[in-house]
Amino acid sequence: MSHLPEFLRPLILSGPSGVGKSTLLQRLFAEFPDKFGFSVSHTTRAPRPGEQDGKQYHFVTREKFLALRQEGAFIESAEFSGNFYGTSFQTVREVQDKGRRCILDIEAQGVRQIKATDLNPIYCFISPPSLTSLRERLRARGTETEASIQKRLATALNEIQYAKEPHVHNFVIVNDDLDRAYQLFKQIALGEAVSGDKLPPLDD
Ligand SMILES: Nc1ncnc2c1ncn2[C@@H]1O[C@H](COP(=O)(O)OP(=O)(O)OP(=O)(O)O)[C@@H](O)[C@H]1O
Repeated sequence: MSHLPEFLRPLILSGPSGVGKSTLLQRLFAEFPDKFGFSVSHTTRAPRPGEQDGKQYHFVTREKFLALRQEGAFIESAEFSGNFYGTSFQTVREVQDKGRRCILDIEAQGVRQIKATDLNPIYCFISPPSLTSLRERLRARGTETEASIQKRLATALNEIQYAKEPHVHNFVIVNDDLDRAYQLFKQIALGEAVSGDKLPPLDD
Protein backbone atom coordinates (compact mmCIF):
# COMPACT_ATOMS: atom_id res chain seq x y z
CA MET A 1 0.00 0.00 0.00
CA SER A 2 2.97 2.31 0.25
CA HIS A 3 3.46 2.94 -3.49
CA LEU A 4 0.18 4.62 -4.24
CA PRO A 5 -0.14 7.86 -6.18
CA GLU A 6 -0.17 10.74 -3.68
CA PHE A 7 -3.91 11.38 -4.07
CA LEU A 8 -4.81 7.79 -3.19
CA ARG A 9 -2.92 7.77 0.08
CA PRO A 10 -5.55 7.40 2.82
CA LEU A 11 -6.36 10.58 4.72
CA ILE A 12 -6.69 10.18 8.47
CA LEU A 13 -8.83 12.78 10.17
CA SER A 14 -8.58 13.07 13.92
CA GLY A 15 -9.46 15.60 16.57
CA PRO A 16 -11.59 15.92 19.67
CA SER A 17 -15.27 15.12 19.67
CA GLY A 18 -17.29 18.18 18.70
CA VAL A 19 -14.47 19.88 16.80
CA GLY A 20 -16.31 19.66 13.48
CA LYS A 21 -14.95 16.56 11.72
CA SER A 22 -18.37 15.33 10.53
CA THR A 23 -19.31 18.83 9.40
CA LEU A 24 -16.17 19.14 7.26
CA LEU A 25 -16.60 15.63 5.85
CA GLN A 26 -20.23 16.18 4.93
CA ARG A 27 -19.28 19.30 2.98
CA LEU A 28 -16.47 17.51 1.17
CA PHE A 29 -18.65 14.55 0.18
CA ALA A 30 -21.42 16.91 -0.96
CA GLU A 31 -19.03 18.94 -3.13
CA PHE A 32 -17.15 15.90 -4.52
CA PRO A 33 -19.51 12.93 -4.54
CA ASP A 34 -17.17 10.78 -6.68
CA LYS A 35 -13.68 11.61 -5.45
CA PHE A 36 -13.70 10.38 -1.88
CA GLY A 37 -14.93 7.42 0.11
CA PHE A 38 -15.43 6.92 3.81
CA SER A 39 -14.15 3.69 5.36
CA VAL A 40 -16.96 1.60 6.86
CA SER A 41 -15.87 0.25 10.26
CA HIS A 42 -16.69 -3.11 11.83
CA THR A 43 -18.51 -3.11 15.14
CA THR A 44 -19.97 -5.59 17.60
CA ARG A 45 -22.62 -3.14 18.76
CA ALA A 46 -26.23 -3.79 17.72
CA PRO A 47 -27.53 -1.81 14.72
CA ARG A 48 -29.73 1.17 15.64
CA PRO A 49 -33.08 1.51 13.86
CA GLY A 50 -32.48 2.45 10.23
CA GLU A 51 -28.83 1.38 10.18
CA GLN A 52 -27.91 -1.06 7.41
CA ASP A 53 -25.14 -3.63 7.49
CA GLY A 54 -22.30 -2.49 5.24
CA LYS A 55 -23.49 1.10 5.16
CA GLN A 56 -22.92 2.79 8.54
CA TYR A 57 -20.99 -0.23 9.86
CA HIS A 58 -20.22 -3.85 9.15
CA PHE A 59 -22.13 -5.42 12.04
CA VAL A 60 -20.43 -8.58 13.31
CA THR A 61 -20.57 -10.86 16.35
CA ARG A 62 -17.93 -10.71 19.05
CA GLU A 63 -16.57 -14.08 17.90
CA LYS A 64 -16.26 -12.92 14.30
CA PHE A 65 -14.62 -9.66 15.35
CA LEU A 66 -12.04 -11.43 17.51
CA ALA A 67 -11.30 -13.93 14.72
CA LEU A 68 -10.76 -11.08 12.23
CA ARG A 69 -8.52 -9.28 14.70
CA GLN A 70 -6.53 -12.46 15.26
CA GLU A 71 -6.02 -12.76 11.48
CA GLY A 72 -4.61 -9.21 11.37
CA ALA A 73 -7.54 -7.90 9.33
CA PHE A 74 -7.69 -4.59 11.20
CA ILE A 75 -5.59 -1.50 10.72
CA GLU A 76 -6.76 -0.35 14.13
CA SER A 77 -9.32 -1.50 16.66
CA ALA A 78 -10.57 -0.41 20.05
CA GLU A 79 -13.22 -1.17 22.64
CA PHE A 80 -15.67 1.55 23.71
CA SER A 81 -18.42 1.03 26.26
CA GLY A 82 -18.31 -2.74 25.94
CA ASN A 83 -18.29 -2.93 22.14
CA PHE A 84 -15.46 -3.46 19.68
CA TYR A 85 -14.82 -1.15 16.73
CA GLY A 86 -12.25 -1.64 14.00
CA THR A 87 -11.16 -0.48 10.57
CA SER A 88 -10.17 -3.28 8.20
CA PHE A 89 -7.49 -3.08 5.50
CA GLN A 90 -10.13 -4.53 3.18
CA THR A 91 -12.54 -1.57 3.50
CA VAL A 92 -9.77 0.89 2.71
CA ARG A 93 -8.79 -1.18 -0.34
CA GLU A 94 -12.38 -1.29 -1.58
CA VAL A 95 -12.49 2.52 -1.63
CA GLN A 96 -9.09 2.75 -3.36
CA ASP A 97 -10.11 0.16 -5.95
CA LYS A 98 -12.83 2.58 -7.06
CA GLY A 99 -10.12 5.20 -7.66
CA ARG A 100 -11.28 7.21 -4.67
CA ARG A 101 -9.31 8.61 -1.78
CA CYS A 102 -10.27 6.88 1.46
CA ILE A 103 -10.90 9.15 4.44
CA LEU A 104 -10.84 7.70 7.95
CA ASP A 105 -12.10 9.37 11.12
CA ILE A 106 -9.88 7.92 13.86
CA GLU A 107 -9.29 8.76 17.53
CA ALA A 108 -5.82 9.15 19.06
CA GLN A 109 -5.36 5.51 20.14
CA GLY A 110 -6.20 4.39 16.60
CA VAL A 111 -3.74 6.88 15.15
CA ARG A 112 -1.00 5.35 17.30
CA GLN A 113 -1.91 1.88 16.00
CA ILE A 114 -1.95 3.04 12.38
CA LYS A 115 1.54 4.47 12.80
CA ALA A 116 2.70 0.89 13.37
CA THR A 117 1.26 -0.36 10.04
CA ASP A 118 2.38 0.13 6.42
CA LEU A 119 -0.77 2.06 5.49
CA ASN A 120 1.28 5.21 4.78
CA PRO A 121 -1.55 7.75 5.14
CA ILE A 122 -1.58 11.51 5.50
CA TYR A 123 -2.51 12.56 9.05
CA CYS A 124 -4.67 15.64 9.51
CA PHE A 125 -5.61 16.99 12.93
CA ILE A 126 -8.69 19.18 13.32
CA SER A 127 -8.14 21.51 16.25
CA PRO A 128 -10.59 23.74 18.08
CA PRO A 129 -9.51 27.39 18.34
CA SER A 130 -9.69 26.99 22.14
CA LEU A 131 -10.98 24.50 24.71
CA THR A 132 -13.68 26.98 25.66
CA SER A 133 -15.04 27.01 22.11
CA LEU A 134 -15.00 23.18 22.02
CA ARG A 135 -17.06 23.04 25.22
CA GLU A 136 -19.53 25.56 23.78
CA ARG A 137 -19.88 23.64 20.53
CA LEU A 138 -20.54 20.37 22.31
CA ARG A 139 -23.23 22.09 24.39
CA ALA A 140 -24.73 23.85 21.37
CA ARG A 141 -24.92 20.61 19.34
CA GLY A 142 -27.44 19.44 21.91
CA THR A 143 -26.70 15.73 21.42
CA GLU A 144 -24.88 15.05 24.69
CA THR A 145 -25.69 15.01 28.39
CA GLU A 146 -23.50 17.15 30.67
CA ALA A 147 -21.74 13.95 31.86
CA SER A 148 -21.01 12.94 28.27
CA ILE A 149 -19.68 16.43 27.53
CA GLN A 150 -17.30 16.19 30.50
CA LYS A 151 -16.13 12.76 29.32
CA ARG A 152 -15.56 14.05 25.78
CA LEU A 153 -13.60 17.04 27.08
CA ALA A 154 -11.36 14.78 29.17
CA THR A 155 -10.71 12.62 26.09
CA ALA A 156 -10.12 15.81 24.08
CA LEU A 157 -7.19 16.65 26.34
CA ASN A 158 -5.57 13.32 25.46
CA GLU A 159 -6.11 13.96 21.74
CA ILE A 160 -4.56 17.41 22.07
CA GLN A 161 -1.62 16.19 24.19
CA TYR A 162 -0.85 13.59 21.54
CA ALA A 163 -1.19 16.13 18.70
CA LYS A 164 1.39 18.31 20.45
CA GLU A 165 4.04 15.59 20.08
CA PRO A 166 6.33 16.31 17.13
CA HIS A 167 5.68 14.69 13.73
CA VAL A 168 2.37 13.09 14.66
CA HIS A 169 0.35 14.98 12.04
CA ASN A 170 1.17 16.18 8.54
CA PHE A 171 -1.42 18.94 8.77
CA VAL A 172 -3.31 20.88 11.40
CA ILE A 173 -6.56 22.68 10.58
CA VAL A 174 -7.92 25.08 13.18
CA ASN A 175 -11.70 25.02 12.84
CA ASP A 176 -12.33 28.64 13.80
CA ASP A 177 -14.30 29.98 10.86
CA LEU A 178 -16.01 27.04 9.18
CA ASP A 179 -15.69 28.37 5.60
CA ARG A 180 -11.99 29.06 6.05
CA ALA A 181 -11.38 25.67 7.69
CA TYR A 182 -13.29 23.92 4.91
CA GLN A 183 -11.26 25.61 2.15
CA LEU A 184 -8.05 24.39 3.77
CA PHE A 185 -9.46 20.90 4.37
CA LYS A 186 -10.55 20.71 0.72
CA GLN A 187 -7.08 21.64 -0.52
CA ILE A 188 -5.46 19.03 1.72
CA ALA A 189 -7.99 16.36 0.68
CA LEU A 190 -7.38 17.13 -3.00
CA GLY A 191 -3.63 16.72 -2.41
CA GLU A 192 -2.73 20.36 -3.10
CA ALA A 193 0.52 21.77 -1.70
CA VAL A 194 -0.49 23.81 1.34
CA SER A 195 1.16 24.31 4.68
CA GLY A 196 -1.83 24.15 7.04
CA ASP A 197 -2.35 25.96 10.33
CA LYS A 198 -0.28 26.05 13.52
CA LEU A 199 -1.59 24.18 16.54
CA PRO A 200 -2.92 26.76 19.03
CA PRO A 201 -1.65 26.55 22.65
CA LEU A 202 -5.03 25.14 23.86
CA ASP A 203 -4.20 25.69 27.49
CA ASP A 204 -7.28 27.71 28.44
N1 LIG B 1 -16.27 26.44 12.63
C1 LIG B 1 -17.35 26.21 13.39
N2 LIG B 1 -17.88 27.20 14.13
C2 LIG B 1 -18.94 26.99 14.91
N3 LIG B 1 -19.59 25.82 15.06
C3 LIG B 1 -19.10 24.77 14.36
C4 LIG B 1 -17.96 24.89 13.49
N4 LIG B 1 -17.72 23.69 12.91
C5 LIG B 1 -18.66 22.85 13.41
N5 LIG B 1 -19.49 23.47 14.27
C6 LIG B 1 -20.62 22.90 15.03
O1 LIG B 1 -20.02 22.19 16.14
C7 LIG B 1 -20.79 21.02 16.45
C8 LIG B 1 -19.87 19.77 16.41
O2 LIG B 1 -19.49 19.48 15.07
P1 LIG B 1 -19.41 17.96 14.51
O3 LIG B 1 -20.62 17.19 14.94
O4 LIG B 1 -19.09 18.06 13.06
O5 LIG B 1 -18.13 17.45 15.34
P2 LIG B 1 -17.33 16.03 15.28
O6 LIG B 1 -15.89 16.39 15.37
O7 LIG B 1 -17.75 15.26 14.10
O8 LIG B 1 -17.80 15.35 16.63
P3 LIG B 1 -17.91 13.73 17.00
O9 LIG B 1 -16.48 13.21 16.94
O10 LIG B 1 -18.49 13.74 18.38
O11 LIG B 1 -18.82 13.11 15.98
C9 LIG B 1 -21.92 20.94 15.43
O12 LIG B 1 -23.11 21.44 16.05
C10 LIG B 1 -21.43 21.85 14.29
O13 LIG B 1 -22.50 22.42 13.59
